[in-house]
Amino acid sequence: MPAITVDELTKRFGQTVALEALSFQVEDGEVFGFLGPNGAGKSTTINVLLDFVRPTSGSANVLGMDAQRQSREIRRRTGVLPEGVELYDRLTARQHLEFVIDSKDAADDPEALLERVGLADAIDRKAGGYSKGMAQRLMLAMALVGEPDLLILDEPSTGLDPNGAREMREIVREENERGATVFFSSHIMEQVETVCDRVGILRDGQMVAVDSVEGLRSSVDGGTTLQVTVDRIDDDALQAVRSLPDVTDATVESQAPPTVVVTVDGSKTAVLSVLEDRGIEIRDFETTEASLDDVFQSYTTDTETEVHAQ
Ligand SMILES: Nc1ncnc2c1ncn2[C@@H]1O[C@H](COP(=O)(O)OP(=O)(O)OP(=O)(O)O)[C@@H](O)[C@H]1O
Repeated sequence: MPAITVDELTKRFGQTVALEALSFQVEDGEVFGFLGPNGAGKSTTINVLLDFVRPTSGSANVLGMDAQRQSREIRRRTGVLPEGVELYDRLTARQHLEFVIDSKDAADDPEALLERVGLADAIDRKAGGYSKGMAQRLMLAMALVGEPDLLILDEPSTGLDPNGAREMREIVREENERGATVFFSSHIMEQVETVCDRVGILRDGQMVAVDSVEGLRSSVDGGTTLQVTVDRIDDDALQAVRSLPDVTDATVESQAPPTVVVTVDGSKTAVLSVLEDRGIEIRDFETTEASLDDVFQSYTTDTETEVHAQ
């Protein structure tokens, strides 16, 4: 049974269409990265899953339960790190956690939870004085209460420095190893690369791609660039490279020594063989994968909108 099933979900806020017949599934036990630019509809989707927002049409099912009719039971078995929710300034981290532990009938030790998120030192300090990163760590600890079956994390790395973001990924991995399904949103592709089994890219309320990071990379035109430094190059050899089935482009970029830049989606050795067959000496070669930014951009910007997005 999938952990999350979203079926033809549409949500309008007045004239704004936040979600448009959105459908996708998150399998039980997977780490799913929910990606999209600002305003794509990520938070709206999460809010529907937790019944904070009612859909205009369509349905969502979480842990085998209907998101609207069984929201109480869903929330009991789910750990949530919401976006933009404020802590209570006058309560300490311990008090925040005790509140969640009580409401979930859990038996966690607040100190152990704060130890995990790197906030044990601040256990008895009031949250009003916390930095953004500290607040985010406390909210993550609150999401971990009661060993939830599903973790829903909305932009979990907000406010965290690179170390904090790495620790966050580590916790996601640990929770997944314990057996939890993790669904988290981000608008930064790099953050999902190392932890996600699959990534869904949302754009204007619709899913435009769902795949592994590797799959997404290879689906983007010009997945890999091969730079070959040779002793010499001629038009005949260049044409032979261009006519290989996996090659989409080949150009000579520098002359001393000549460097051939080849955009290739399949076998790189075929490129090298074609050159060698013509008696050309290969002095060096290097491959560059499409950056994750390229992948994200190719799914979330049009040629027309690219200009505005710069
Ligand atoms: N309560 C609301 N009232 C009116 N419009 C809303 C409301 N909530 C969201 N929207 C609109 O719905 C669209 C999707 O917003 P949403 O917050 O779900 O996007 P997001 O992908 O989470 O963006 P971000 O990365 O900026 O958090 C946006 O156009 C937003 O302005």
